[in-house]
Amino acid sequence: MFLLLFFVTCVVYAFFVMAKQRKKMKVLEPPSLPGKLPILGHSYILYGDNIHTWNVLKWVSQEALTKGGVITMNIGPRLVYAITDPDDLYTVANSCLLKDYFYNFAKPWLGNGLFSGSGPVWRRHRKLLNPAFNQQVLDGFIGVFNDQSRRLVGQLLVQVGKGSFPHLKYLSVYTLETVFQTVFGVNEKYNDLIGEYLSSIAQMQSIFTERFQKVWLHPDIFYNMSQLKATQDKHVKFLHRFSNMVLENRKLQMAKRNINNAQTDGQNANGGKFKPFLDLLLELSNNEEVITDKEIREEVDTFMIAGYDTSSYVLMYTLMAIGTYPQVQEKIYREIQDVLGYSDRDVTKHDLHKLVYLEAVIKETLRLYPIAPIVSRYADSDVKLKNYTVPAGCSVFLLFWGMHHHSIWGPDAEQFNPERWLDSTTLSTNLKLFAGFSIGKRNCIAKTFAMMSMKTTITHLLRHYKVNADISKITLKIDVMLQPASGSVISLDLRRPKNHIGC
Ligand code: HEM
Repeated sequence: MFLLLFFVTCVVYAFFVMAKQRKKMKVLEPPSLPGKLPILGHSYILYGDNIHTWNVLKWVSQEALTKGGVITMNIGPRLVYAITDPDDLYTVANSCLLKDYFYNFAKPWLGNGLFSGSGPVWRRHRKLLNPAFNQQVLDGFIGVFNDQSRRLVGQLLVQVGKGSFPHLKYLSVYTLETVFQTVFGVNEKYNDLIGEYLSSIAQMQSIFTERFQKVWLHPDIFYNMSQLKATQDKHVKFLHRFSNMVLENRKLQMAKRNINNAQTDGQNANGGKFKPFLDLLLELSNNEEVITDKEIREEVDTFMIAGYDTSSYVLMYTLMAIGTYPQVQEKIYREIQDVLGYSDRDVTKHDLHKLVYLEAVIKETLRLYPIAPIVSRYADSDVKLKNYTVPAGCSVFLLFWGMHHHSIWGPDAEQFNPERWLDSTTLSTNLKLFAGFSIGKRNCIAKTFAMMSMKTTITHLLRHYKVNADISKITLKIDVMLQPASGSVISLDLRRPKNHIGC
């Protein structure tokens, strides 16, 4: 009975949506992805494990690349435009500001936070939050980045000379603590809950990916009856309890400081002051009442997930790339010596500007290993591309991995070549083709924050350690983000005597 009901609902829904979309399609249609079936379209290709999802994504990207940069596919009744053409991607990224319906899967947890929110709420929040990421605020975080990097160097000491080890677990804790301090102004107090917190975030990512793969779970009506939803509810409850606790504690601290007429700023280990991002939000809610407690909680949840996993994966891939190419590693080391000398002093904002080769290496890693190889938008009105028009009501897949392999990158597009970011003749084209932090108006709000923090960390690490790795051994999967399925290990040798390392 359930299956029959499901089947009838799908057929009727498919019929209506397809009829509506066909009516709107212009005469010139992009080529369709091969393998389309009646009713199901291409939904069946999504079914499989997370490694399969990654392979499908690469295949769809390659199809789009070889067929002129735009193809269509059908996920059940939905018509999806899948794009790798850089100009068309740019057009879509700036004209379609609504996230696609897949992002609704995250709403029970993240609500209308910046990542999953759309429309006027997103616009208002982005405007409110942009100042929290201006250069002056970010410069205040450098002390935290330095302290945290030193801690990481100290923690990794036990692995020196012991052969390969999975470095992600060190990087995850490091980035989580960094986000906790800079974004929420909190530190060790939650240590007993961190394990459960990280595990719940990982479970939530797996749940979203599984729902995406199983197209019959896309409609809420069926999903709400599933075991997966019950598991999701359990994790969402814990995650909300946790973020509410962070929020309430920070409010209490602010209130106490206000009573004592003290500064509300956070303090890093060297006594340097910085203003955690959450404080800015709480001040806005107190002074101007422009953001509600619920909205702040949604942004707290959003910044946790958007901030911590992303940076740890990018650091993980970058260290592996550095370890794979010894000449690249030596060039970064020489640059660090040129800018900071042999000393172990803190990295300053002026140093960060000068570490151009290191930045090129991070960008090149993100080009080949973009943690968001695809993002998805909803066209709420017709969008004119170079050769086609995306009709209103369609989904659009922005295939960033595909764009990063476009032939405009040149004959060495498949190679790891950080030098391409230093070549002034190709730099402006490269920047236009680079979507490591997404592109257009909904790009990453914290891209400068992330770059500053990662450059500081790698500088500290490479001053003390030589990294060895083989990135060709890594296998990948999609679990919301591009993640390693296996083979993500490095080994470390000391560059400097042990007693030069302070924890
Ligand atoms: C290396 C680290 C990072 C990378 C590669 C990265 C990448 C991205 C990408 C690709 C998007 C677009 C997602 C989409 O449209 O589906 C995005 C959005 C976003 N990122 Fe990042 N991110 C990083 C670090 C961070 C950090 C540290 C934070 C916060 C502290 C952050 C906060 C956000 C937010 C709030 C959005 C949503 C922006 C909007 O739609 O207005 N990200 N990021």
